[in-house]
Amino acid sequence: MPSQVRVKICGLRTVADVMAASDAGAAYVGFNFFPKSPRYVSPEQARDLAIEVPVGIAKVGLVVNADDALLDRLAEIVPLDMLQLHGAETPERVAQIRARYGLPVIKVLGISGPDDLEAIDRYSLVADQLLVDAKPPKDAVLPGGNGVRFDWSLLARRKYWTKPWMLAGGLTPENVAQAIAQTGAMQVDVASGVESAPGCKDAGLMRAFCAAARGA
Ligand SMILES: O=C(O)c1ccccc1NCC(=O)[C@H](O)[C@H](O)COP(=O)(O)O
Repeated sequence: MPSQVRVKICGLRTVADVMAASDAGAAYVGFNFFPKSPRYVSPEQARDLAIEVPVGIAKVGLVVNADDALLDRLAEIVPLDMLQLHGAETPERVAQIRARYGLPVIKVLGISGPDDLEAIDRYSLVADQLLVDAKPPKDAVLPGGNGVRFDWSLLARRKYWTKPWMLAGGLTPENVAQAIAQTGAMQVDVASGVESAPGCKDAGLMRAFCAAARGA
């Protein structure tokens, strides 16, 4: 297990975002391929951003219920290190994507109550990592990136995870240390909590977030 908390910053759209995330100490950067997102980048834009990412930082492609056509296109032109599945992908689909593209897969699980925790065991069998996020509000357009947190005490009693996992959902520079202390997370993921406006990353907030997470 890493001695320091690792940070994933999701939804980078510019080279300046990539540089700022890297300078802040992010371990992962995420490119969002969900067209309705304010953080969306095309495969061509992501390719141009990906080549600017320093060696050692993992480049994650975020997709929502993607078909093979999109995934084939990403595999063809974007040098990604991991795929993040942020939709209703079944365990079978996760296994299929993992096998077809030969990339480690992060499966996102939405949590709003104790009943949602069962999925952690089911998806641990097929995914390389899990990302435990808040469920989107009922009327939300986006399945993630809503700045909503869930009840962290739901995870507090879970001591044994068979796969690496990340905590996400409404994390900010102000609350990330408390979230880590309460859940024991060694990896955290953030999108809207380090933005000055939807889709606009803020270098100072990224720095503050990474510093707070590492100091936790
Ligand atoms: O960020 C988006 O716009 C988005 C759109 C569609 C699916 C997922 C999306 N974001 C996923 C993330 O990885 C976020 O970091 C995670 O949901 C937490 O978001 P936030 O609460 O804004 O930090």
